Amino acid sequence: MLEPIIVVEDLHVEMGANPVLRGVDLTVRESEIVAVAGENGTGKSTLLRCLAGLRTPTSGEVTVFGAPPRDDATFWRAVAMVAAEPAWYPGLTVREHVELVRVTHEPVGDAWPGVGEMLERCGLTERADAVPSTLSTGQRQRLSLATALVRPSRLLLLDEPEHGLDTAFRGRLAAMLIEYTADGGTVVMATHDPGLIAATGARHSVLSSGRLAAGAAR
Ligand SMILES: Nc1ncnc2c1ncn2[C@@H]1O[C@H](COP(=O)(O)OP(=O)(O)OP(=O)(O)O)[C@@H](O)[C@H]1O
Repeated sequence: MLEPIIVVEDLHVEMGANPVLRGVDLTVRESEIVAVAGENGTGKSTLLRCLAGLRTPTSGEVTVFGAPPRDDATFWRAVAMVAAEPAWYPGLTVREHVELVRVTHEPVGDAWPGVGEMLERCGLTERADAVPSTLSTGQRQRLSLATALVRPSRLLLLDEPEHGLDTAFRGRLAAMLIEYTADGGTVVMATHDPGLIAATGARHSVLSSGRLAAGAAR
C-alpha cells in the first residue's frame, strides 16, 4: 500500500467556546484524491487549515509528510493551496502572476506544463494581458488554480475549487486533478459539488457534527 501523506488522529478544534471539529480521523495516501463534503459551517475549511499548518488544533495529531504541518517556506515548496481568493499584485497581469509563481519554483522539469500551456488549459489565454481585478469571479478562480498547478508540488489542498466555475471547466478541472495524481501528487479538497467528486473518482466523506462519517475518509 502507498505511503500515508496525511494522518489525522482524533483532531479537535474549538473556536472560542464552540467545538468545530470533534474527533476527526483521516488518512490520505500518496496519489489519492480525497473530498470532504458537508453543510456550510461544519468545519471543512477549518480541517484544511489544520492540514496546512494555518490553524493549531485544540487537541489531537496532524501529520503531513511525517511531521506536523508548518506554515513555512519548506512546507509550501511541497504543498499548494487554493482557498479564499488571494491578494493579487497591483498592476501585474494574469500571465505575469502565473509567470511569477513559475519563476519562483524554478527549476521546473520539462514535463511540467509551462505558463502558456497552463493559461490555455485554464481558458485564460484570451485574458492573459488583463489584470485580475477586471476578470469575472470564475476567471479569477481559474487564475488561482493556474497559479497552484503551474508549479511542482506533492500535495494540493483545495477549498471549494469549484467556486464560480462553469460546468465545462469543472470537468476540465477534474481531468487536471486526475492527471496531477497520476504524476504522484495527492489532492484533498473541500467541496459542495457532487459532480466534481464523481468526475475525479474521489474517495469522499461528509463532515457532520464535527466528525467525518465513518469509513469513507479514514
Ligand atoms: N475565525 C473564526 N472565529 C470564530 N468562529 C469561526 C472562525 N472561522 C470559522 N468559524 C466558525 O467555525 C465553523 C466552521 O467554519 P468553516 O469555515 O470551517 O466551515 P465550512 O464547512 O468550511 O463552511 P462553508 O461550507 O460555508 O465554507 C463555523 O461555525 C464558523 O462560524
